[in-house]
Amino acid sequence: MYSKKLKAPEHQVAGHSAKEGKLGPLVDGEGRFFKPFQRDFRGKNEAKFYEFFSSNKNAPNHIHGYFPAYHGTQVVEASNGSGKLPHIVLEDVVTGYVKPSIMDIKIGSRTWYPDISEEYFNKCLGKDRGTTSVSLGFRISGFKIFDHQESSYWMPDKNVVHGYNVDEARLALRKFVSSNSLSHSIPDCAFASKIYGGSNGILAQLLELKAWFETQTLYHLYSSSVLMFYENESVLKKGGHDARAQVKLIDFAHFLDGNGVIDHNFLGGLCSFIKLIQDILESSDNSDETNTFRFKNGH
Ligand SMILES: Nc1ncnc2c1ncn2[C@@H]1O[C@H](COP(=O)(O)OP(=O)(O)OP(=O)(O)O)[C@@H](O)[C@H]1O
Ligand SMILES: O=P(O)(O)O[C@@H]1[C@@H](O)[C@H](OP(=O)(O)O)[C@@H](OP(=O)(O)O)[C@@H](O)[C@H]1OP(=O)(O)O
Repeated sequence: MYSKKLKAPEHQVAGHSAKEGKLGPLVDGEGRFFKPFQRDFRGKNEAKFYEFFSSNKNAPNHIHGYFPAYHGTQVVEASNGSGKLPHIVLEDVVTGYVKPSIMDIKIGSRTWYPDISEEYFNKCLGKDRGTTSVSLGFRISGFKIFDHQESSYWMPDKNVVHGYNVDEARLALRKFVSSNSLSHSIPDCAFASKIYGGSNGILAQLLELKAWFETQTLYHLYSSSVLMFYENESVLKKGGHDARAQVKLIDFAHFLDGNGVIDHNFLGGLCSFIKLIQDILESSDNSDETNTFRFKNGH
């Protein structure tokens, strides 16, 4: 039985939040993340995914690194005062990040899947159509971006983020790697090459995941998210190499057995997300070249 005092995660950006006195995840402050079993089949299903995947020898080691480490399940006091509940115990993937910028991106043009209730189908279809899921193949579920000019966080309400259109989603991805004030209409993408680019950057990690999703037929991940984050404390330092930009996959309450077929819904959404990141990198590389050219030629 776990007795350490648990608290609401400081850096949670989407999903059910314990901060509002509701049922939500908790952390122990020492690297463990406690996700309460969600209602119906969801909690058991997510625990089953972690049980299967954590012992799956077919997935390469570097792919295992993109998933939070799984530490089993434990019964602990729920955040909403309803008593003790089973929780999935995971690695708290943002442990050690002091001032992270974090974004949760729900991957897939659709979150509904075969054999669900009419009610849940309509709920998912409504959200998919009402957000960028259908048009972009993914939707931003939530984020917090550190504003270096204001020395504060920009964390819009989830309903505002859910209302983003394609252009607003693109703008948020550009602001995620910008150093100028987030209220500025033209983000400078000054950190794009450090965070999105480079051999260990976000894009390189997404491409590794893409290569695996092009062949893996074990799981179909519905409503799962890419969680990307980096450390602002060090991003301004020369090189910014210890910004520790990371990609993790989370939220497997709605996973299905792959039945020998690739997960084309997730793969398609992931490819679309990758394309937007590549576009930002290319445009920021071009502007870097332009600025260098102007500097060298006294423009
Ligand atoms: N292992 C983890 N370590 C640190 N933070 C995490 C971890 N898993 C999730 N989070 C944080 O919690 C948020 C919600 O996670 P998750 O999507 O699993 O919860 P949820 O309530 O099922 O969400 P949804 O309502 O979208 O299904 C994420 O956006 C992220 O900020
Ligand atoms: O509360 P439920 O029934 O588990 O469904 C949640 C819920 O719809 C939640 O929306 P909100 O109540 O936090 O506004 C959804 O979050 P997003 O809209 O950010 O995706 C969850 O995805 C729902 O969970 P599920 O998809 O498992 O039904």
